[in-house]
Amino acid sequence: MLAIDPAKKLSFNRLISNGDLVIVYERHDNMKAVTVSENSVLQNRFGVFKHSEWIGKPFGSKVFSNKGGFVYLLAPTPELWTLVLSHRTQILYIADISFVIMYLEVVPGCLVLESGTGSGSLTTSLARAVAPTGHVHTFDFHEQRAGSARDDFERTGLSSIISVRVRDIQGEGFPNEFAGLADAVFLDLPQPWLAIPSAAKMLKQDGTLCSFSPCVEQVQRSCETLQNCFTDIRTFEVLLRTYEVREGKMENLNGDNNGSNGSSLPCKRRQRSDGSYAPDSTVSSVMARPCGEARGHTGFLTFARLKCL
Ligand SMILES: C[S@@+](CC[C@H](N)C(=O)[O-])C[C@H]1O[C@@H](n2cnc3c(N)ncnc32)[C@H](O)[C@@H]1O
Repeated sequence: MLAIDPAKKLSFNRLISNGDLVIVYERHDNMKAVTVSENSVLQNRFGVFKHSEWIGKPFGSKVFSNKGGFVYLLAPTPELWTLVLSHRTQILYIADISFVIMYLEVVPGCLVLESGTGSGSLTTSLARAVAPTGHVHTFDFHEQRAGSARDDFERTGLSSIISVRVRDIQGEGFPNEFAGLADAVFLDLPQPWLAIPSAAKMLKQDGTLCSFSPCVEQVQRSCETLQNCFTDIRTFEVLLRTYEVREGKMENLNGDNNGSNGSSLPCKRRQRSDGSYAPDSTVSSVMARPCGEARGHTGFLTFARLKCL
């Protein structure tokens, strides 16, 4: 891969270069991460795409295959990366991630501690939130997972903002070098209550902690431990409902030709002899309806603020 200045690599207001990571977008549920390499091609059901034709184009470009098919080349933002990364563990998704960043008050310049790293889904968003002057130190006791996460952060251009270390945070706690320095701590561990006393030592006065747990029994145990050093303890479950937006045919009950009278209520309908109303025609309309396979429960997010002395 070409060496690119990390600050430049984080900006997507530039043209695609050889060695860049791009998200090849077919549709919202069909994307993949590809590293641009000038002698390579991408082959999919739309034909063959030459990477050499991508170089020099802005992120967001529509590019064509030998058969006239097309895909979009999007920038590898944390939002898209979360959708394409390889799952080595359970991961946090966009709804939980956005809530975490907001409630932990993570802003540019913050120092954030995280454990475990897992697949680095949350880490990527934490890094973008603290950039360009902050830092995320993330810890996982699984050496191989930590190594793969490090490789991913290199690919996404975030390695200068994220440090990955192998450490048993439940057993050893966070390293003492961070005592009193962290703005925020995030825990996604099976027994978070074991790491909470150490997290408290790491936080600055007024620092914030969040612990993600799939089961409410874990939440209760964590909350008991949090009460020793934390205040403002609150647990949330973020439930997301996704709507599918698509064009479809609808009966026009309005008596007009464009199917719209400026209100959602039909008017001027033609009545049949049996008293029912006849549709005048069908019209094309954009409809939004709840997706069948919406993701429900992911986990509970418990937030707390370090008690001031
Ligand atoms: C569910 S994953 C974290 C996923 C991550 N939040 C993400 O969004 O990709 C939990 C991680 O915690 C790590 N882990 C479990 N126990 C640990 C411990 N005692 N110390 C450090 N890491 C631990 C596991 O190896 C695993 O990678």
